[in-house]
Amino acid sequence: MSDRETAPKSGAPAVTPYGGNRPNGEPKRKKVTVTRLAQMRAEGEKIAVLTAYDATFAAFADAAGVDCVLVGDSLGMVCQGRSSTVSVTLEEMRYHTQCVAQGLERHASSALLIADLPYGSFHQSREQAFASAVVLMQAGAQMIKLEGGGWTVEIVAFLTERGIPVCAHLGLTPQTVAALGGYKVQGRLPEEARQMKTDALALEAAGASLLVLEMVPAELASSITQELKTCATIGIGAGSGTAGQVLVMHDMLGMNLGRMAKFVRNFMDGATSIEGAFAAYVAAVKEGSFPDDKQHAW
Ligand SMILES: Nc1nc(=O)c2c([nH]1)NC[C@@H]1CN(c3ccc(C(=O)N[C@@H](CCC(=O)O)C(=O)O)cc3)CN21
Ligand SMILES: CC(C)C(=O)C(=O)O
Ligand SMILES: [Mg+2]
Repeated sequence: MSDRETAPKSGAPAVTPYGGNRPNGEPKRKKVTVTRLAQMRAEGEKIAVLTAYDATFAAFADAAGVDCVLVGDSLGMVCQGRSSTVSVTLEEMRYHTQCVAQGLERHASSALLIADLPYGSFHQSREQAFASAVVLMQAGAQMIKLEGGGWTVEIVAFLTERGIPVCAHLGLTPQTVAALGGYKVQGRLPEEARQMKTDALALEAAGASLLVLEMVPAELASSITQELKTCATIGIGAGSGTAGQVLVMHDMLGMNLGRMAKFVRNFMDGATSIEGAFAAYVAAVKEGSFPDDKQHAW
């Protein structure tokens, strides 16, 4: 049995983040790297990603077996109480990235740390994007995520050529919610779907290691996943055919200040602790039972 499969079931004794000791003498998991993510994609092992914004939640997510922790600019909504992510600054992202990196460092972690480039921090030029990415890398990020289609391809190439692993993000891109007219499903029309596929292939060719697909019809997300050769897709509201899944941590713990999106499952249902809920999420992603039809109506 792999160490992944020994992750505590919901309600199992608490993991012990700080100190790095694993319960029941479990071996420490290997670090998740870009190479490991590529291997998981090739072998069909699902990639489980959760957001975190502080040290303690990041360490507990890691201890529960999450492959990547994402410091999302969703922190503007869940931490700052705003109605969009547009106001989040690079300095705020740097601060939370540092908090999460510190939590992972204290807890002999294995999860790969991804951080979002916020709105306005990469839009002016490749040089601006690189300088912003360096701020987050120096705060402890191991991969940088940025939203956008074809126009970001040259930025992705510029960053990856300089040694910064990149996660791209297509479909619903929350930073452009004003232009999209709301948090809506993307890629429904045939020409939108074609464009998304073209963008995905160009982003992979530019060196993107991961690609978040948000609020995309399941069939389109599956088809993009299969057409990509090296880049692993991470879905949110994109069905079960992607190489991995991501959720905002607060959502999967049943906490949301607004209306919960349809693609969320509350993993506190049936769990007796937060670490139990994280472990249940990891198990459900790995075995392919999350998401199911309840979470996906498009
Ligand atoms: N707490 C939280 N969870 C998220 O998943 C999340 C954030 N914040 N902030 C940044 C973006 C914004 N996201 C959102 C926000 C709202 C919907 C939403 O209301 N979805 C509706 C569908 C609406 C439609 O199809 O017209 C739903 O019922 O799922 C979806 C994604 C995803 N991201
Ligand atoms: C929802 C994920 C993909 C994200 O970008 C965020 O949390 O900011
Ligand atoms: Mg984001």
